[in-house]
Parts: sequence; C-alpha cells; structure tokens
Amino acid sequence: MPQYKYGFIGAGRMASALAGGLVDAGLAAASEIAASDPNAEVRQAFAERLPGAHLHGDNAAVSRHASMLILAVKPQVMGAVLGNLPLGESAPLVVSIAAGVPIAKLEAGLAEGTHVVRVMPNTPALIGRGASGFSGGTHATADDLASVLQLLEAVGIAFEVPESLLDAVTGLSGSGPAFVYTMIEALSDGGVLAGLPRAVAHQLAAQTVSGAAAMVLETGEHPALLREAVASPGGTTIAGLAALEQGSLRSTVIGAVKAAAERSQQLGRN
Ligand SMILES: NC(=O)C1=CN([C@@H]2O[C@H](COP(=O)(O)OP(=O)(O)OC[C@H]3O[C@@H](n4cnc5c(N)ncnc54)[C@H](OP(=O)(O)O)[C@@H]3O)[C@@H](O)[C@H]2O)C=CC1
Ligand SMILES: O=C(O)[C@@H]1CCC=N1
Repeated sequence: MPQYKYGFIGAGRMASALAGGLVDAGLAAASEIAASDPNAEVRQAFAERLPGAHLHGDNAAVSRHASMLILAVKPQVMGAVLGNLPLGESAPLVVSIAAGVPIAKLEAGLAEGTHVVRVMPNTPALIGRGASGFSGGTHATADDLASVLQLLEAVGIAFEVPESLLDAVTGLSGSGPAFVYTMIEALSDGGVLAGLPRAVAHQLAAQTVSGAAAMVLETGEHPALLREAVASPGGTTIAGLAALEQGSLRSTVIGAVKAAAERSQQLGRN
C-alpha cells in the first residue's frame, strides 16, 4: 500500500502552494504528504509551511510510496528526473505541472503504461483561488481525471482541455498572476502619484483588482458592461480609460499572454 496520498518531486514554490492548498481544503492531512528536493533550504521551507509533511533529499523515497506523484520540477530538469524515478509496485498516477513538457515526453520517460495527467495550475491555489487546466495521457482513466479534478477543485477552478491548449492556459492563468501583480503595483504607483500614502494605495489597489474580478465571476456580467457602469459621461473614468488606450494596455496584455504561451511551446521542444 502506498504510504503517502500525495508525493511531490520538487518542493519549491508551486509544490508548496498546491500542498498547502490541498491541506487547507481538507483533501489530505500534512502527514499524508511527502516531497523530495535536493535543496535543504527548500525542504526546510516546505516543512515550515506544512508541519507534519515528510521531506526527503532522495526522489525515490517519495516516488516509490505515493498514490499520486506530482512532478513539480522545472521543465529543464524533467528529462533527468524521469530517467531516475522508480515507481512503487502499485504504480502511482503521475501528474506533471511543468510548463511546456508534453505528455508524450512524460510517457516516454516513464514505465510503459504509466497513467499520466498534465496540469497547468497557478500559485493562488495556495489560498484556494487557483485556476488550472489539465489533460489526460494515453493511459489515463476517467477515475484518474476525476482524482485530478478533485485535487484542482479543492484549490480553485479547473477545466479539462485538449493538450494542444495547455500552452494557452500557461500563458493566461499559469503566468497571469505575475501580470496582475504588475498591474496592482502600477495602480498603487498611480495612487501615490496622485498623493495617497503608499500603504493606503497598496491596499486600495489590491482590493480594487480583487473586487473587480469577483464582480465578473459572481455577477456573470460581461467585463465591457461592468466597465461601462463605472464610466460616467464626461467623468473621471472615461478620462482614465482614454489614457489606457493611448498606452495600448489591451494589446500589451494580449502580447504578454501570447509571449508566455509561445515560451511554453518552446520549452516543450527542448
Ligand atoms: N511558479 C509558478 O507560478 C508555476 C510553476 N509551474 C511549474 O511548476 C514547476 C515548478 O516551478 P516552481 O515551483 O516555480 O519552481 P521552484 O524552482 O520553486 O521549484 C522546483 C524545485 O525543484 C528542485 N529540483 C531541481 N532538480 C531536482 C531534482 N532532480 N529532483 C527533485 N527536485 C529538483 C529545485 O531545486 P533547485 O532550486 O536547487 O534547483 C526547486 O527547489 C515548473 O515546471 C513550472 O513550470 C506551473 C504553474 C505555475
Ligand atoms: O514562469 C514559469 O515558467 C512558470 C510556469 C507558469 C508560471 N510560472
């Protein structure tokens, strides 16, 4: 019988976000989670965030004993990791969260017949607000996909997509939090320029982004209609929107998602 419900290979930022999120969601106790990482500081940080979890320096100590094995290493080291990853007798479901690494490459590096699911999550999974896409491999069963959906829905929302769309998910929601943090910083800077104290501007900016996102998700209204409701004729908002259009905000954001999706595709070719 596998000893750990969830095993993470690589205990870095995304592994600790997912592990923390699934413990908070009640899907597993910390003692049912194990993670391996060659970096002692990273292992210590994971253990501090998730007291009771089992940390190892050796991947095999996790890969042999997990029901679901989550590969959370950089795409650049995935080949080396797969080449040295013994699986337990009751072979685990292997889930990769690495950007760009195709299912075919994962399957080729693992024992024939291994059940594989490729996932693209994001870091807000740590607080139950993740947004993920996933796609099953050649041998993945309906039960495997259901287990992965259960995991991802415990930490946010998730959509099954054809594998060909996972690079797009990476560009939008995988990398997207970084784009939004940049927007929050810029809003805060704008508030400071207009005279607000930094601490107040920072809170107002973050809450404005969070509130506006919740309006889209909770009212189901199209963002364009919500925007129109903010912009009074001859008012302040339309003056600001005109400035945004001058700076080509939309095409810049579209370009950012496209660049990230293209980089994900490139990583897959390496
Ligand atoms: N961060 C994010 O927002 C997201 C990341 N991802 C994907 O998640 C994966 C992990 O990203 P992230 O958590 O940010 O990266 P991190 O660098 O924080 O974590 C990866 C960890 O893996 C360790 N590692 C390196 N080699 C091995 C090995 N052979 N065996 C086990 N562990 C190893 C690294 O150690 P060391 O640093 O010493 O090399 C590092 O601690 C990536 O593939 C990324 O594409 C997906 C969605 C979002
Ligand atoms: O920047 C990266 O490569 C990873 C993948 C998606 C988010 N972070």
